[in-house]
Order: sequence, then structure tokens, then C-alpha cells
Amino acid sequence: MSEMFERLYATVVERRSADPETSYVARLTAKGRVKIAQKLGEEAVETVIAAVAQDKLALVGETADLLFHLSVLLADAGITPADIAAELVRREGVSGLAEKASRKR
Ligand SMILES: N=c1c2ncn([C@@H]3O[C@H](COP(=O)(O)OP(=O)(O)OP(=O)(O)O)[C@@H](O)[C@H]3O)c2ncn1[C@@H]1O[C@H](COP(=O)(O)O)[C@@H](O)[C@H]1O
Repeated sequence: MSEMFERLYATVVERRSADPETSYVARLTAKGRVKIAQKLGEEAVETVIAAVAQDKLALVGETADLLFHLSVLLADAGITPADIAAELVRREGVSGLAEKASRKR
């Protein structure tokens, strides 16, 4: 999964400068950060709808759409999969409940 996401991200970075006539990534990128973020939000809502409907097939498809649009947004912001991996490694082994409790002190 991590390898696939890195490959997708590399493709997205490459396609950002392609011809918007032939590339969805280039076309969406040209519309700017707000439109990219809006598309990501739409895909998130569609993912939630598939999950609540208990539709596994749709959930797989919507999750793929979500991850693709997330990669377009991250590329636009200059954030790499390695940046995200480093943050996840930093959090590794820290219980979400313990982390939340430490915020209240
Ligand atoms: N993984 C994807 C991928 N997933 C979804 N999509 C496209 O994302 C678009 C948005 O989906 P929607 O159903 O929301 O589209 P829509 O109904 O046209 O919505 P609006 O944009 O009009 O609001 C569709 O055109 C999908 O085909 C993707 N487009 C590209 N990729 C990957 O990106 C690579 C580069 O793509 P291009 O830049 O198009 O060459 C491809 O080889 C793929 O690996």
C-alpha cells in the first residue's frame, strides 16, 4: 500500500506539468488549491456515505478516489509521502487516549 501510494504520488507530481487537455491531474492543479481541497472534501463525503451504507465495493472505490485526491493536494502543498511517514513514525506506539489525556494537563 505504501509503495503504491508513493508510485501514485510520483505520477501525480510528474503529471502536474502535463497538458490539461490530456491530464486530469494537470487540469485540477490548474484550478488551484481551493478546488483541489473541495474535491478532496467531496471524495471524503462519498467515502463516508459508502461506509454508512455498508457497501464494501463502493467503499474501496471511494477510498481510492480519496487517496488519489489527497495525493494531488499533498503534491500541491509540497508535502511528500516521506513527510507523512515521518509523522506516523513519531506517533507510533503512543496511544490515542494517552495523547488526548496529555493535552488536557
Ligand atoms: N488514480 C487516479 C484517479 N482516480 C480518480 N481519478 C479521476 O478523478 C476525477 C474526479 O472524479 P469525479 O467522479 O468526482 O469527477 P467529475 O464527476 O468529473 O467531477 P468534477 O471534477 O466535474 O467536479 C475523474 O475524472 C476520475 O477519472 C483519477 N485520475 C487519475 N488517477 C491516477 O493519476 C494518473 C495521472 O492521471 P492524468 O493526470 O489524468 O493523466 C493516472 O494514470 C492514475 O494513476
